[in-house]
Amino acid sequence: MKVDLLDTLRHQNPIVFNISNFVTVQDVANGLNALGASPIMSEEVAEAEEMVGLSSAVCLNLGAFTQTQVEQIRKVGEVANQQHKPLVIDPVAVGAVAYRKMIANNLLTHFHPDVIRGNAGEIAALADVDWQAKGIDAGEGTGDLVAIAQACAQKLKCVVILSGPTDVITDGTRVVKVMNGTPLFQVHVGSGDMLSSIVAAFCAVEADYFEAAQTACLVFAAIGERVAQATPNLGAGSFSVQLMDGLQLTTTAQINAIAAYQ
Ligand SMILES: Nc1ncnc2c1ncn2[C@@H]1O[C@H](COP(=O)(O)OP(=O)(O)O)[C@@H](O)[C@H]1O
Ligand SMILES: Cc1ncsc1CCOP(=O)(O)O
Ligand SMILES: [Mg+2]
Repeated sequence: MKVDLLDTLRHQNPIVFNISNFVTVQDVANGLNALGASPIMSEEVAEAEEMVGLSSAVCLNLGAFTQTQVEQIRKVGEVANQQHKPLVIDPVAVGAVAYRKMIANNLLTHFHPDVIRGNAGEIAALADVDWQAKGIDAGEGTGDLVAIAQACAQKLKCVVILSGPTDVITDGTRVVKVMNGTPLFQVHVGSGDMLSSIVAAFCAVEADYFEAAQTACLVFAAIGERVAQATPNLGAGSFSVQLMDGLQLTTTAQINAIAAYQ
């Protein structure tokens, strides 16, 4: 695990271009900025080539799109592939809304993501595995999470992160699990979206996207865990504020001290 990539990220301050959703865009921008990357957002298809051109990685969040935005997402994904910029997809709620799954599957015929990051309900849907997703949340299922993540990675030929209490990161063959985290992530809408954009930031500084993805998961989950441990009875509001502080101030040594992965 290359935790030192966090220092590289902070030194390089890579520009990460995000198509976000209107719910969590502020969290995504501030989360990236606090960690040490440089966020930029856009809703205009006409500037797709310039936006991708000035960025070192792209994160496409499918959280709340209109048909016009789907056109922009498709264009940006295609340009990212053409310009060989790392591309991360967050398939929000594709396990709960059939229309979203149809749109996501269609988009995936137009461009190739380097990393897909979703919860169990979302990754199971993309892998065509039976699962009861609940809105934006993972929901319930009985399948083996490692097997589901591997099936998704093999089907879509990319790195897959299946996040949750334990994050599963796989390239279809190799598997790493990150056990750090805190249940407080679940009471803050936007935790997953922040993680996806942070994965893109690590892909900007590490060309091995399997390495970048697992480091991003460890850094984000460990920072959340440290924040939760620091204050007894921490609630959702204070957690989100302190998470921003943690993203800015936590050192690689502090992350290494509590890192739990295999
Ligand atoms: N119960 C939990 N315990 C510890 N960490 C969690 C828990 N649930 C989610 N996380 C962490 O929250 C972050 C967001 O993941 P997740 O909740 O799966 O995304 P989403 O918000 O898209 O559903 C990840 O870093 C994950 O490790
Ligand atoms: C509530 C909501 N509705 C559409 S997108 C969104 C945010 C999802 O954020 P996350 O997946 O990070 O919890
Ligand atoms: Mg999500």
